[in-house]
Amino acid sequence: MITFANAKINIGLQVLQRRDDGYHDLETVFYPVKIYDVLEVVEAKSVRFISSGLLIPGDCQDNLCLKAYRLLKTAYDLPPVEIYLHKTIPIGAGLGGGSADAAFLLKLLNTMFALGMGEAELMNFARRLGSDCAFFIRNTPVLATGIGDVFQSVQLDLSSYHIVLVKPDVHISTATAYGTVMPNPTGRQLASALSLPIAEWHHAVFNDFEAGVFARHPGIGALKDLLYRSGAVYAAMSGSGSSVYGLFEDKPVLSGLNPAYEVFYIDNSDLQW
Ligand SMILES: C[C@@](CO)(OP(=O)(O)O)[C@H](O)COP(=O)(O)OP(=O)(O)OC[C@H]1O[C@@H](n2ccc(N)nc2=O)[C@H](O)[C@@H]1O
Ligand SMILES: Nc1ncnc2c1ncn2[C@@H]1O[C@H](COP(=O)(O)OP(=O)(O)O)[C@@H](O)[C@H]1O
Repeated sequence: MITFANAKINIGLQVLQRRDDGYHDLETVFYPVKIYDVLEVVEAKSVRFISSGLLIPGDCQDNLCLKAYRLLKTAYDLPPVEIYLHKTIPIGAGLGGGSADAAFLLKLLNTMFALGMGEAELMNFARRLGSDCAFFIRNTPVLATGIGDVFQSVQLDLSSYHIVLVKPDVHISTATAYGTVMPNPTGRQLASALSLPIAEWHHAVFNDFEAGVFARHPGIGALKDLLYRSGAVYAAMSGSGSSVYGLFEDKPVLSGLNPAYEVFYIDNSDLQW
């Protein structure tokens, strides 16, 4: 069975406070975008994980796909499987690719082996694999709170915008980004800021990771400026970085872009939920 795991972008991200367990409470909007990894699972004699496409750092035995399979196997009698992952979603880019793979694999195994899990149970497994993993179970735009795993639906439709996403040649570790961010417990009222016209988000919708990341990687801040100069109505870094997206009314021509950067012109207009 095959499934396609999509990425997300964050629209606004406020880090409110560091908790006793070391994690941070936050407020952000997760918005699905059409950049996909391909996942295939087939029954086999023994469990194997095989990946192609982008090289995934770390030991493949630690891949979130295998973690998702093993976690589910603690509760359900799953046969051995081979998991094939074709990796396209940029890694260490704030696009949630690893979490997306894990969540879509849980959904695939649920369907393939008729496990009968509902959304709530799938989300509970997903939460144990990554803070933003549960979002990909329902995969609809949400305002997320808690550690990124408590959701409220939002009426946000960006289908009329061209979303241009640029991935600099920088890998950012989420844990390192959280280690250097300055929490602000009062927040900045993300939900009400998002109700403003998008042309006003520039002054109202902020990603708290940007300051620290732009200080360490000035090229990423310069990239956001370039997107605005190219006509973006709104531009921001996604999550803990390093990718930066712009919302455009017309498809832009980006000039002066570092050739080492990867550009995605995303047609999100027909994304259904
Ligand atoms: C920052 C965000 C914003 O959407 O995404 P990315 O930019 O990485 O995609 C998420 O909070 C990333 O979620 P996720 O990638 O699932 O993080 P996890 O694997 O659970 O945690 C990685 C590390 O990040 C830190 N962490 C994560 C989430 C959170 N709310 N507080 C934290 O402090 C912890 O140090 C943890 O060890
Ligand atoms: N299926 C997977 N895809 C990508 N990264 C994975 C996967 N499984 C485990 N990882 C590990 O998770 C790290 C963060 O990956 P990713 O989800 O792309 O980052 P981000 O948190 O920026 O969205 C990678 O560096 C890699 O070591």
